[in-house]
This record gives sequence, structure tokens and C-alpha cells, in this order.
Amino acid sequence: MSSSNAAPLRPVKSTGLHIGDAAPGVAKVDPIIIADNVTRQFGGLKAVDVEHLEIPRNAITALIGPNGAGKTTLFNLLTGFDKPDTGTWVFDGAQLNGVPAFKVARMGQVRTFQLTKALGLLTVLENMKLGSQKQKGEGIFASLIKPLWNKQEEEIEERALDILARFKLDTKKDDFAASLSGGQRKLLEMARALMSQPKLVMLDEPMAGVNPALTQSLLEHILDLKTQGMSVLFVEHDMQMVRHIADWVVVMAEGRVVAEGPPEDVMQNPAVIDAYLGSHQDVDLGVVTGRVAGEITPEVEELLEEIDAETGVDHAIDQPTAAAPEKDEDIK
Ligand SMILES: Nc1ncnc2c1ncn2[C@@H]1O[C@H](COP(=O)(O)OP(=O)(O)OP(=O)(O)O)[C@@H](O)[C@H]1O
Repeated sequence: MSSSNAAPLRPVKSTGLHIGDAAPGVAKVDPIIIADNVTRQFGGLKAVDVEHLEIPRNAITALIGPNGAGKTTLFNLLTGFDKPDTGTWVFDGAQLNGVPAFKVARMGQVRTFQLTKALGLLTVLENMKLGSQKQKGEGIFASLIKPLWNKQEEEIEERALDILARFKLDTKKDDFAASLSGGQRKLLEMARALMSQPKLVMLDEPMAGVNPALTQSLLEHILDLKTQGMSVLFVEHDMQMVRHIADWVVVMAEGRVVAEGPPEDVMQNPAVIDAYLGSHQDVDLGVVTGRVAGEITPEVEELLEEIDAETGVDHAIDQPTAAAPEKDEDIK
């Protein structure tokens, strides 16, 4: 699956990811991350207390849980941006605890970052180039051999332009990143992460602040990562998105993993429903975004009306629509 011009399809879910009953800490058939006894304490508060967790390879895993559950802290630990009090974890066969963030990224585990003010002052293309790893010209000896880094520079630019075209950002390549809309920034953050040719992409709330006009496109790109052989781990509060694209869901509460399993199972768990799902839990986001054919139930209509009221955009409800809306009408 590639561009948003593709006919709307239900995402192909990966199944058979685990061994035995789906319960917290369950073993995976082919894990890309295996974590053990990872804890992180802030004063008297144990923000993360994960006994055992395996993240499946070449699948899309959602990390959900209420505010303060420890999701971001766990992300920070796994990516080397914070140090645990205890614990070990292996990424793609290599011990990663204690490895600093830049090395973690070089080993193929990247996370997206919000565009900071400083990065906003660089162009879209410059941002992309910064995302690439192992630049030969960075070494002292290599930097003296001009043809070597010239060639590499060309390769990096070519890859950047190719990825930008996929994300429909190629026409913006010379614009300052700060001039992009909120949704386009989210696309750039993801595009930049792909510059390092990662094995695992970690996304922190990819849908936060994104208008429904760009939701479909973002979903397609995340699904596309799996098609290309990558693994995805994302934190998200939008349960429709989780239900729609996640192959596996890990639920955290008070630092611990309290449930895990395929989304349809986890979301039938009454405790999970009560604690974590919003008022629109029965609405299929795919139908709302026009990605999949589906009944326009009163709930879907209600959600569309809410979205329209918030954005001032009139969403036609002829379902399904084949192409993603061209215009990005982000909420600011
Ligand atoms: N640097 C810090 N210093 C002190 N306490 C912290 C720090 N970082 C996180 N915490 C606390 O650790 C707990 C877990 O926070 P964390 O941000 O990981 O949760 P979360 O699940 O990502 O929440 P949210 O969904 O709101 O982003 C919270 O109680 C938070 O206040």
C-alpha cells in the first residue's frame, strides 16, 4: 500500500504474533524488543515498573493508558533519552540499556520529534538531511576526501527528495519548516525519521492536533511502514486510530503493563473500556475519514458534526472516498 490515492482498504492486520495466552508480558513469536525489570522512579513515584515486555517485529503496536501511566517515560528509556533505575532490554538482538540516544538511532530504532523552534528555521530539505545517519563526511579522514562526501551528499539528497515526494512535501522542500501547517509538520517529523532507514519507528501521539483532513494520509503512511518491513510502536490517545491500525495493543497503568493483546480483544476488556476509551469508542475512524466503506451510523454523524463545528469544514459523508483531501485544514 502506498499513497493516499490507493483505493480505501481495511488494513491487513498481522496476527499470530504471540505465544500462548495474551496476558501482560506474553512472549512474541519474533520480538524486536525484549525488556526485563525496567523501572524508573521520580521521587516517591514509580513512573515505570515493567516486569517483562516484548514488542513484535514487523507489526504495529500501540501503547495506550491513561494520563500519567508511564508511556512517555518508557519511550524515553527505550530510546536512551532517560536512564532507568533498573532493567535491561534487547533491541534486534543487541543489548540497548545504557546506550545513548544517538547510538540507539544508529542501531535502527528511531523516534519522531516535534519540530523545535530551531529546526523550524531550517528548510524542509535541510531537516530531512539532518535526519540521515552515518554520514561519511562526519569522520575526520572521510571529511578530507571530497569526492566521498560529495557522492554521499548526493545520495542523501536523492533519498530525502524521494521520501518527501511520498509524503507529498516535495513542493515544500525549500520552505522553512516553521511555515508548515501542524499536519504537514507531523508528516515531516515522520519523513525525517525514515531518513535513517530504521527498523523500528517510535511515534509519540502521531495524531495529536492533526485535523481529520490529514488523518487518512498519516494513517496510510504508518501502515506503509509495516508494508516496507519496519516495526512501529506508537503512543496514542485516539482509540479509533488504535483500533484501526494496531496489530497489537499494550495497556499501561501506574507504570505497569496491565493488559496486552490484539485491539479487538483488549478493547472488549471492561476495565480497559471504562478507564481508557472515550465517548466515541464505537465509531470506526476509517468510516469517519472515508478510508473504508461503512455504515454512517448516528454516532459517525455526530462525530462528523463535532469535527465540522470545530474546524469550520463541511465534511461530505458520501462513503467511501478514494483520495485523501489535498488541503490541509489543521486545527491550530
Ligand atoms: N521528569 C520527571 N520528573 C518527575 N516526575 C515525572 C517526570 N516525568 C514523568 N513524571 C511523572 O511520571 C508519571 C508518568 O508520566 P508519563 O509522562 O510517562 O505518563 P504518560 O503515560 O506518558 O502520560 P500522558 O498520556 O499524559 O502523556 C507521571 O506521574 C509524571 O508526572
